[in-house]
Amino acid sequence: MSKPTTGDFTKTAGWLDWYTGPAKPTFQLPAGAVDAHCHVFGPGAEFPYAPERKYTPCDASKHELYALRDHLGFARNVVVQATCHGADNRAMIDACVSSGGKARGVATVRRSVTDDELQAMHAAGVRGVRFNFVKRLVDFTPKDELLEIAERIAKLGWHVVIYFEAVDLPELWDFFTALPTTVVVDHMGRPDVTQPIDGPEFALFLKFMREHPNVWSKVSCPERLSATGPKALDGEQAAYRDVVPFARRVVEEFPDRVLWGTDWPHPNLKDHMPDDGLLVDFIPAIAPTPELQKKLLVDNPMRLYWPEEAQVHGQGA
Ligand SMILES: O=C(O)/C=C(\CC(=O)C(=O)O)C(=O)O
Repeated sequence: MSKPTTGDFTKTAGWLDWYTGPAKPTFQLPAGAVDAHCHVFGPGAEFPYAPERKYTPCDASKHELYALRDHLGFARNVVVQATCHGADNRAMIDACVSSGGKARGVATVRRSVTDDELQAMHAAGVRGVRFNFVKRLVDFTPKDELLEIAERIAKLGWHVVIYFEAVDLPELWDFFTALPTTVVVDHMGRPDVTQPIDGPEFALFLKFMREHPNVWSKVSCPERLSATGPKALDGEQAAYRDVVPFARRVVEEFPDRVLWGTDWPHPNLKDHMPDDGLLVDFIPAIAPTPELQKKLLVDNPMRLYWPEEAQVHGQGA
């Protein structure tokens, strides 16, 4: 892969660019596997970064994303709108449209979005909206605005993706449990993996999923959650061991409501940039059987993002 560029934008100080020579995974992904959480950044010269952004990344184009998809052995992608593009979804939509049906999208929209715009997004492949509560990434949006958006997109059969830090779950609980759609949590609600897996913080997250069958979780981002590593670099086959019990617990208890994604191009990592091939090799540690792997990587994302095809193959809800 070519070296990342930045166009006319100046990257945030200390920005780590995505890893250019990923290994071929040792773990062979099941046929039809979906990378259900990844982003495109720009390129800034074509799709400028939003004025309200909290970081400026290196460019990470659809071409580079789809080259990575093919290299790793994924069949499809779910492209999630990144906050550096604000509510300007053009780069994400362009990626979906040019994927030939192999990508779906998750957008960020404001209350001012029109029904025609939502319909156009649906036609392009968008199937959800993301509500972000991570304070370093976004300014506060009033909950009544978000609820209004959720009610509108529910009519299209879309879902809501939520991104928050574990400490904020108690405060957000009432809002999340009032959402009228399927709700997908990014990265298990970012648990502090230095705390015990049976401690109160993760117990609350498991309760959230247990009591609310409409809540799903991405068991992604060990590279973001890990405190002790080892890092997915230099051929490491046992990366991020401290995250494994958390993700495995979620996969084993809720096998029909979990998704996995690379999170390429890994925005805002401060410590290291993982080798995406080795990240794929992390999957069997959290989904140890072929049955769990197929649910996590094929059946669940297909049911959520390509239900028309999932039904054809007998996976309908
Ligand atoms: O890739 C992720 O999910 C995580 C992000 C960035 C992000 O979500 C965004 O910019 O929209 C993060 O924690 O910095």
